[in-house]
Amino acid sequence: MRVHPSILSADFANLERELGRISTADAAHVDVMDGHFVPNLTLGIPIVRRLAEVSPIPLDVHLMIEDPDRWAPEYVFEGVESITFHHEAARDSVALAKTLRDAGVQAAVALKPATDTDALLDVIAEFDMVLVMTVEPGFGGQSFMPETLPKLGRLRAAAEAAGTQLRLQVDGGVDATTIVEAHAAGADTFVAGSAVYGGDPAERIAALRGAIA
Ligand SMILES: O=C(CO)[C@@H](O)[C@H](O)COP(=O)(O)O
Repeated sequence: MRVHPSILSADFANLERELGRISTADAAHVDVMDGHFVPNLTLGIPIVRRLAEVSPIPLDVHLMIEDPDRWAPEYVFEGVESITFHHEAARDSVALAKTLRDAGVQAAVALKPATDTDALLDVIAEFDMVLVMTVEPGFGGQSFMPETLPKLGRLRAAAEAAGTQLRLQVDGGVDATTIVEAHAAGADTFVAGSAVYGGDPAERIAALRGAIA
């Protein structure tokens, strides 16, 4: 299992220091929001480039943007481990995933709570990871939506049938309680913002790991 703290809940005036506080995590989750795909605006290409240079752990970049087919390849930097784009926003998710893989990063596709898995099941081998959003994307601190969890089983079954390795990530409202539900439903990669930065990050990361050990 992997824990990816979301720096959306960090101090944006001190991001290098905030990355240092989560150095025991597996990757740092970086939420890129464009004010169009979601009603919030965060950061973009030049800041992600610098974060990748200074981060002690790899970056997991989550693009909540329109036209990811155009913009996602611009986020490929050394230190960026994976790039996640939204299936709802992409013109061609399979083609974009291939472009990202060819560029040397893991390709991941995200599903909003109301988006079903149907379109992905037959092409699951084209992705390294699927992100099942457990809140409406846009803001930290929302409540976990357990009704999204059955998607994880369908995705896992499709990956097994295709004989491919697939990471299943959940994001939104993940804490030491809800992580147990998400893990039982099949998730292996957990994004947590307020649950990590709401206390001592190293202790909170250890508590999340301990909850499902
Ligand atoms: O992508 C998002 C929100 O759209 C997340 O990554 C949040 O940052 C998660 O925050 P918490 O729900 O864990 O506080």
